[in-house]
Amino acid sequence: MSESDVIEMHDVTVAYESEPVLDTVNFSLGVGEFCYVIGKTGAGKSSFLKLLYSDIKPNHGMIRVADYKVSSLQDKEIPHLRRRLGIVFQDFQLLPDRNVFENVAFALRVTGHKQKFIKHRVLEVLGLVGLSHKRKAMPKDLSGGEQQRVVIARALANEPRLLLADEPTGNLDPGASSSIMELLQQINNRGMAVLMVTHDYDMVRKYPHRTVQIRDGGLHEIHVL
Ligand SMILES: Nc1ncnc2c1ncn2[C@@H]1O[C@H](COP(=O)(O)OP(=O)(O)OP(=O)(O)O)[C@@H](O)[C@H]1O
Repeated sequence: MSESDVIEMHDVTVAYESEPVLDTVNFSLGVGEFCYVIGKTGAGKSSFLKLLYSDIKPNHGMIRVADYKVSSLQDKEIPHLRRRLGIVFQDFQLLPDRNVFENVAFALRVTGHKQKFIKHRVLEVLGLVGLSHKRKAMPKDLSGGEQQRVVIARALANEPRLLLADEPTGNLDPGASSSIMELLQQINNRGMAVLMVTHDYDMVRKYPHRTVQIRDGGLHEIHVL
């Protein structure tokens, strides 16, 4: 592990009740690296991500994400950590009463940017995800794939070094899934690290990257054939 890693986990254990979900786990993710997290239902994939954005705390061990020592983070620092991450979940969580532009702008307003910068940056990230022409549309008038693109645009707005994605293609048909995966490759090629939980082995084969499997409380590097 080195300072250039964007994630560093050392001897991390998480137990909700008696049996640990993650038991003395070590992991690191390099700057700009792409890594899949796979595992059976209930294996602990979401718990693994939750540790990283400080939704849960480890029972033991050290976790660092970017410049934040997450394992000992004070509650008041959690919003600062989350603004440094891009977080993309399966259910899209767009604000239903705001249009596409405002959904993305919202992420920048809370960080106190000026209006001129916000307009420029929102149009830039909407261009990146191919949705400039939908900037005035309401979420309900978009397809699932388009909604997921807006979520990704919003996650990118603050230029995070790390994108955490929990089954970003889970609700999408194969065509829409592929276009989201293409977008994630493109974002990764620009230097952003991506940690992506997925059940979609076809996508892992089509877009091969480092893959870790959570199994029996441990993290195992595997090759999906
Ligand atoms: N808040 C909680 N309290 C108690 N047990 C929990 C809690 N959250 C998760 N668990 C348990 O921890 C285990 C791991 O859950 P987790 O959601 O991390 O798995 P997962 O691999 O993401 O599963 P899935 O693929 O079904 O989403 C499961 O047995 C789950 O029931």
